[in-house]
Amino acid sequence: MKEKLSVVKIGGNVIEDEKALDNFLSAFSRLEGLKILVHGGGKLATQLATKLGIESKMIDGRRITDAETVDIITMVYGGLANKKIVAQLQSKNINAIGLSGADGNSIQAHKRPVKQIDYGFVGDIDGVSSELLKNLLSINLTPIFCALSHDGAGQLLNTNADTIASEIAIGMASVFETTLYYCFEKKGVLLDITDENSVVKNIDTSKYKELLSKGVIADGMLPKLHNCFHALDNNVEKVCLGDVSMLDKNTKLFTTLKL
Ligand SMILES: Nc1ncnc2c1ncn2[C@@H]1O[C@H](COP(=O)(O)OP(=O)(O)O)[C@@H](O)[C@H]1O
Ligand SMILES: CC(=O)N[C@@H](CCC(=O)OP(=O)(O)O)C(=O)O
Repeated sequence: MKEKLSVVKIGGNVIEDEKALDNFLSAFSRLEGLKILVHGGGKLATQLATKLGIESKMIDGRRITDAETVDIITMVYGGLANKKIVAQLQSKNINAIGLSGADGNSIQAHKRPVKQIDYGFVGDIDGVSSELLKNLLSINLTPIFCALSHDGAGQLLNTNADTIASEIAIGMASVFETTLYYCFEKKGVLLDITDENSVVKNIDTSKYKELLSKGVIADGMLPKLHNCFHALDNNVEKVCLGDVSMLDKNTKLFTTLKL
């Protein structure tokens, strides 16, 4: 039987809020078994860019990443956000190790080809080094990934953190029984965005199609659920979406996705 692994992605609104981040990291540290954390920090990057007088451009939730912007996101994702999380986890007795996709060649990617839109230095993932991650986990290190991949030719690439999480989960699924958790500020996929308790508890492929056609899934939830089903289609056992209480397993109010 395969050993269990949890891959947890932490949402942008949680990272931004010091108290919420601390709560989340405490819950993450209590999570039993092998685990990997993935974080973004898109809003923090936008804030720093604004302070530096650089405009942030997003299309369909993806950042147009020119040469100036790739430097900013490297500082924010790979530096500030990643190292703060690693240090806070150390204080909670988790031996965390911060990684970008360039570290240990852990996430290989290529620059997204220009079609209608030139996204700039944005990476589409080709592979994840599951062997390296397995080795780190085996010596009791907990990998903490930021939203950076690389092209193998010296260029760092901006890659959406939801996608990094699903690709890591897919890469690890051959070795571990893998569950992917998307932890954000809502209790799960909501039927009515204004009603916190209207959580859709179970979503399979046909329910997903129904929710899409009814327009229930919108904004950031669209790419997120696309990533969820991509992971399920590629051997990830289970995907769960919810707030921090989902990690502590002291609530039944969260969304579980299965094929
Ligand atoms: N049906 C829905 N249920 C829950 N959230 C939804 C729904 N439709 C749209 N959303 C929006 O999607 C957002 C989550 O996407 P996003 O901000 O990209 O995630 P993250 O915080 O993980 O980066 C929520 O904050 C919410 O405003
Ligand atoms: C290509 C692309 O758009 N990358 C994202 C990466 C950060 C991210 O995903 O952050 P959240 O999870 O906090 O939204 C961006 O730069 O905003």
